[in-house]
Order: sequence, then structure tokens, then C-alpha cells
Amino acid sequence: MNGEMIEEGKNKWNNSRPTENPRHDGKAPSPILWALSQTGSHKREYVKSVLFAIIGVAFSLAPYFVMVEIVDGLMSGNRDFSFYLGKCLITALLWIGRVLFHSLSTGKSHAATFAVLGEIRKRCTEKLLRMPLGAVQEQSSGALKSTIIERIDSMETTLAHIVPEFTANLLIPLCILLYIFSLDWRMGLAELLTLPIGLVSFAVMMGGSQKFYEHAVESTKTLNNTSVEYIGGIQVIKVFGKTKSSYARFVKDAYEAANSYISWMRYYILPMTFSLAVMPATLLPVLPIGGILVRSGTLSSNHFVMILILSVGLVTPLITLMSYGDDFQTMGTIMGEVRALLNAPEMERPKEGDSPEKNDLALRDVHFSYKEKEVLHGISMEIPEGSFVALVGPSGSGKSTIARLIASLWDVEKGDIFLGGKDIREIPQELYSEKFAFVSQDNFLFNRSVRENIRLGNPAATDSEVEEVARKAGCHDFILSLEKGYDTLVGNAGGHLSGGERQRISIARAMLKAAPIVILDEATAYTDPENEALIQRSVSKLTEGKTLIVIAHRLSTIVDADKIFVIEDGRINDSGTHEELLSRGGLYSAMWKAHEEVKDNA
Ligand SMILES: Nc1ncnc2c1ncn2[C@@H]1O[C@H](COP(=O)(O)OP(=O)(O)OP(=O)(O)O)[C@@H](O)[C@H]1O
Repeated sequence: MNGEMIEEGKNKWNNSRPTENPRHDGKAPSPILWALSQTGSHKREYVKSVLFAIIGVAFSLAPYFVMVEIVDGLMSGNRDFSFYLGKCLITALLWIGRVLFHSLSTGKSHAATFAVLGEIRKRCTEKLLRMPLGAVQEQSSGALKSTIIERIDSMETTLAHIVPEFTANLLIPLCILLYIFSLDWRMGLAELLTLPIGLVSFAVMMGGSQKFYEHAVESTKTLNNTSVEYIGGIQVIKVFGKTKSSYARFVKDAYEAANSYISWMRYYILPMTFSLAVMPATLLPVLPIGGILVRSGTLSSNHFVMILILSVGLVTPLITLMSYGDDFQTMGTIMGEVRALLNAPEMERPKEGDSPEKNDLALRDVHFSYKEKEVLHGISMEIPEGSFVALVGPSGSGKSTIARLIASLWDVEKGDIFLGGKDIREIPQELYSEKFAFVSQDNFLFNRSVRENIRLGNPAATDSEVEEVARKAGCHDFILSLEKGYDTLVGNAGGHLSGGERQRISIARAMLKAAPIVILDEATAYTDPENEALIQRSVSKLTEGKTLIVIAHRLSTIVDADKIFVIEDGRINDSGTHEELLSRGGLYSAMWKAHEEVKDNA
């Protein structure tokens, strides 16, 4: 199906190192085969479901053979009422059998499909953790949510029905055809006459409509993004009086999404209806050809009647088969998105291994780019275990980027980072993450209780340990003043709390983690002077005997650092203690002077 080509071409991550085994011929497997390859331990359930479906379809076809016998009876003048009553009873029983096996089949395949899609979704979310932070953040949250939640969900019905029913509805007409061929090969050929015409029209539909469907999917994603942005940015929209224009954009995207679906349906409705009408119309050639053969005496009228009735039996499974056409298309596109996500490049980290005993950090000639633009141009620094190191410099100079690379949120592009003498690319991500507590200025809180948010630092911590750490981080009192104390929900991304409150909770969370290396990236940016003193005290408790890496604009908070690195334009401009840097009179002393002046004028 050409959907595969398009889906691979549209793969937003397709220039990446693939993480799944591609096929040897370089082509991606069909979406259905790919989906089936993901069924793992549920394969047996699908096999059972297919078997039940085949039995179900066989039950639904058997009445046609009973009908043949009834017509036979009528034609041979059988007037025994019990004969016909018996046949009717058999037909009723066959109908019950059909309903029973169809239900068993769909029940099994729905259960298996829910489990398989659940696993695919789990793999997608786990994948996000293994990808570099930047690759995840480049995707809009609306589009990612749409792929992982809605679009995977939308495959459920199709996948659950396609596996058993497609197989059953393909096998049964084949058996009927073989049977008709065994009765009379000429009639078998007559049955096939409508097939090529219907198939050509079907292929035309499938070929051309893929781009319409792709467009419909893209415009739905745009609509998703616009609505997520509209809701997320509602404060900015209101403050800047952009309600009308933002709403107009939302409406425009909604129309675009609706219209793209209409165009898709407009394109495929004609060829689809034509092939749906022509392909199953096997009676069209069968009736006249059969009539001629009966008249010429080369086909018995009994066989002719039997073939006519069986031809009617062919129609339903053929129509069911064809109705899966656009489902294949939809599945192809969704599977393409899911595979693109699962194939996205991962951070180079082993699954197993040890983390080093020592915690000295070293950066050697580290280069890093966001997309094309290099922002770090050869950073080298040593951060001995237990030291207090500060990164200062103008805004945009690359301080946060260095911190993120040290915390292994991204991979370096060139150069190396070592922890305890070991290249961090040789340390499993989970073990490495255990070494770090990272507090930044925009710490994310989950919409759970305050207690659960702090406990994320150490899921095994008791309630009293959580409260103890909150006291140390200076947030115990304000937490108690909240409506439900520690059980208060913090709102989406912590939206029910002030910036300073969020920050103190994040510090408590980091303290609870008890990691040997603590990174504070503008961690006190939102804090008022009174609380800053409190937090400084708690930070010093948090970092006793630990490595502390601080990024700060307020230089007064880092004067005690063992070493200050002055970063300018992605390079280290200077380094040393506060006094050493002041004595050299470079960028740092200019920054210090500016800092003092602001303080004096405040
Ligand atoms: N996710 C990103 N994608 C693209 N460019 C980025 C991204 N994050 C940062 N940059 C760019 O990289 C450069 C360094 O940014 P970084 O955040 O490391 O600077 P910083 O010194 O921490 O700044 P600040 O003090 O203002 O927080 C800047 O030019 C910034 O615009």
C-alpha cells in the first residue's frame, strides 16, 4: 500500500538512528503486519479469535447450502412438510451458531487489542524518557498527546475487527469459489469477471486518497495544537486583548480540519461506491453465462441453482472485505506515526552496567547545538566531588545548556563528559539520574497533592520524612495554610501555587532525593529576599558534603563558591574564586559591579 511510502516519508524523526530492526530489504512492513508483530504474548488470543471468526462465517454461509437443498426439494416436487421444517430449524441453529462464534471472536480480539494497544502506548511513553529532552520538546504536546492517546485509541475497533474478520471474510469466499470451480470451472471464471473492474477502481481510490487523508490528519493535529495553545496561553491572550484573533485562528483551524475530512471523503466516495457496487455483483455475469450453459446442456440446472445461491453468499463477505479499505489507510498513517516515535533516536546509554563510586565531574571540549546553531563551543571544566561550583554569565550564554548536558537531559554533540572517570554514555540512564537532583526555575509540578509531589523525590519516604524535608525547605508553614494542607491538589503544572511556592516545593522534592550532586538552575529566581535567606539555609543543608552546581544571576548567592565559571557566548571566559575573578577585572568584575549598583539603587 502506498500509504507506507507516505508514512515513512512523513516520518519527522526519519533522519535518525533507528531503534527498531528494519527489514533487510529496507521497506517497512505493512501496518497490519507491524501491528501483529507487536502482539507478543497475545498472539494466541488472536489465533483463537480468527478461528472463531472462521467458524462464525462458516455458520453464516451454511444456510446457503441448506437453501440449495430446499430449492432442490422444491424443484424435484418434494411435498414433505417436515423436510422443509427440519431445514428451517437447521438454518435457525446455524444463525445462533453464527452469532455465538462472532461474539466469541470479537470478544477475544477486543480483549487482546486493548492489551496490545496498551503495551504500544506504554512503549511510546517509555520511549519519551529515553529520547533526548530536546527531541521531545520539539514536538508540540498537542501532537504527541494526539498520537499516544487519541490516535492509538482510534485503532482499537479497526484492529480488533480487521484481524479476525478480514481473515475469515477472505478465506470463506475463497472456499466457495474453489467449490464453484469444482462444480464447473467456466462458472468459477464467470464469478471472477467483476473482480478486476472493482479492484481497479478500488486501487484508484486507495492510491489517490492517501494524500487527502494525510492532509486531514495533519490539519487535525494543527487543530489540536491550536486548542492546547489557546487553553495554555489564555492568560496572555486575555492580557494582550487577543481574544478575537486567537479565537479566529482556532475557528479557522477547526474549519480547515473539517474541510480536509470532507475533501477526503469527496475524493473516495465515488470510486468506493463504484467498486462496492461492481465487485460483489457476481450475479451480473453468472446469470447470463449460466443460462447459456444450461440451454446448451453443458451445465445441469441443479448445479446452476446451487451456483446462483452460493454467488449470493459471496456478496456479504466481499463487501465486508472491501469496507476495510479505508481502515487500512487510517491504520497505515497511525502506525507510521507510532513507528516514527518508536524509531526516534535515543540517548546513547547502555541498559545495564554500574555507576562509578566517585562523583567527580569532568567536561572535555564539549560542543552542543540546538538544531543547526552551535551554542557551546568547546567547554572544559573539572567539578571535584563535594565542591561548590557556580556558572555565571550573560543571558543566553549557555549556562543552562551546560547544566542540562551534565544532568544528561541531552547528549553532547562533540567532546565528552565523565563522572567518576567514566564516560557518562557508558552509564545506564537510571543509575546516572540517581546521582542528580535538579532544580530549575520552571519546575513542573504534577496535578497531585503537595505530599505526592514532594514524595516524587523518594517514593519510599514516609509522611513524616516528607514533612521534615518540607520544613527544611521552608515550605511547611505555607503548606499547612493551604485548604487541605499536604493533601491539597497543586493544579495543572502547579498552577494553584505561586512561583515561589512551587520553587520551594521543588527544592523539598530535590532534598528528599538525597542525590550526591545537586544542580540549582536559577532555583531561587522567584523567591523574595526573606525567603531566599531561608532557602539558602535549606540549600546548604541539602548540599552538605555534596557537589553543588549553581547557576545564578544574583551573584551575591555564589560568592562562597569554590570555583566560579564565567560563561560568555558558549565559551568559558574565565574561572576562579570570587576574589580571584574580581582581582582580574574582567567580565565577572563588570557583572559584580552591575549587581552591586542594582542592589544599591533598590
Ligand atoms: N530548546 C532550545 N532550542 C533552541 N535553542 C535553544 C534552546 N534552549 C536554549 N537555546 C538557545 O541556546 C542558547 C543558550 O541558552 P541557555 O538557556 O543555555 O542560556 P543561559 O545562559 O542559561 O540563559 P539564561 O541565563 O537567560 O537562562 C541561547 O541562545 C538560547 O536561545
